[in-house]
Amino acid sequence: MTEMVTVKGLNKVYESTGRRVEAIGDITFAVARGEFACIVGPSGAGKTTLLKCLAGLLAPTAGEVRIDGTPVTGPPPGMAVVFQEYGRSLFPWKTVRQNIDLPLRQKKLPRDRREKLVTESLAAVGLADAGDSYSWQLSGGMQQRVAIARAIAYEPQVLLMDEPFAAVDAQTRADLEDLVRSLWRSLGITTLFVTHDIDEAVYLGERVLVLSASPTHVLDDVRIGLPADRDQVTSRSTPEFAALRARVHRGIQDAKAGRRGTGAAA
Ligand SMILES: Nc1ncnc2c1ncn2[C@@H]1O[C@H](COP(=O)(O)OP(=O)(O)OP(=O)(O)O)[C@@H](O)[C@H]1O
Repeated sequence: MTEMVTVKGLNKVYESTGRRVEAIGDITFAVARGEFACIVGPSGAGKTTLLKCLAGLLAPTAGEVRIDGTPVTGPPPGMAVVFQEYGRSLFPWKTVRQNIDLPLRQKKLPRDRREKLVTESLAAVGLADAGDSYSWQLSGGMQQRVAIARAIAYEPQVLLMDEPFAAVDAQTRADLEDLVRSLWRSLGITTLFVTHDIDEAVYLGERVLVLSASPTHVLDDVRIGLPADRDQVTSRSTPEFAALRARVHRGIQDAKAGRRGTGAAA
């Protein structure tokens, strides 16, 4: 399989007056085209910093990031990002359809193509009837569905998600997890999903990268060999799931205790 996301020797130091924080020490990994990789690590491990470097919103201090072989120097054209704060990511004065349409206009797609993509993406996230609503008229879970619809309508090569379900209730979260996995299976978009939640990472990913505490490196790289057909109740109660959860959990404990691991990378 070809590499879609390549991170080599990535280092990021934040410097401000009198303060120097080495958020990312040395990260190297690659994600194949069409792969679903989850990223976990203790709080402050540099997960958001890593995603910002991938999204071209922050320049690395050293090392490089490539998307489909091209070095990232600014926001890559084929990338969509879904953040935790859905409320702030949608424009309240625009309807749901207009919010989803906006990046498609920036892509300069013809109008009929845009309309088709907006309609299809709304149907895919189960919001076919909500297109003319405003985001403030929707529940948190529905707003996050709109953010996901906007991302997939854009037809990205790479989808980055930064703790997208952290602020929704448990039932909605389970529904959104299943939605993201089924969209990934049908669309095959290369997906990087950052989460605090070990179970969520194991349930969603084909692979889980465990980051150390900052200055960050890759502590473990776990293949999730669960069947592609996953179900919230049965998949999570299998011995395989429990073993994977335990391995990732140990990784996070090691990270919190400051152990450096093997620096495993893909
Ligand atoms: N703009 C900034 N200036 C200075 N330091 C920063 C900045 N942004 C992040 N940091 C520091 O870099 C480190 C990594 O932060 P980052 O937000 O990337 O971690 P995270 O793993 O996403 O955290 P969390 O899980 O709590 O969201 C932290 O020590 C943080 O305080």
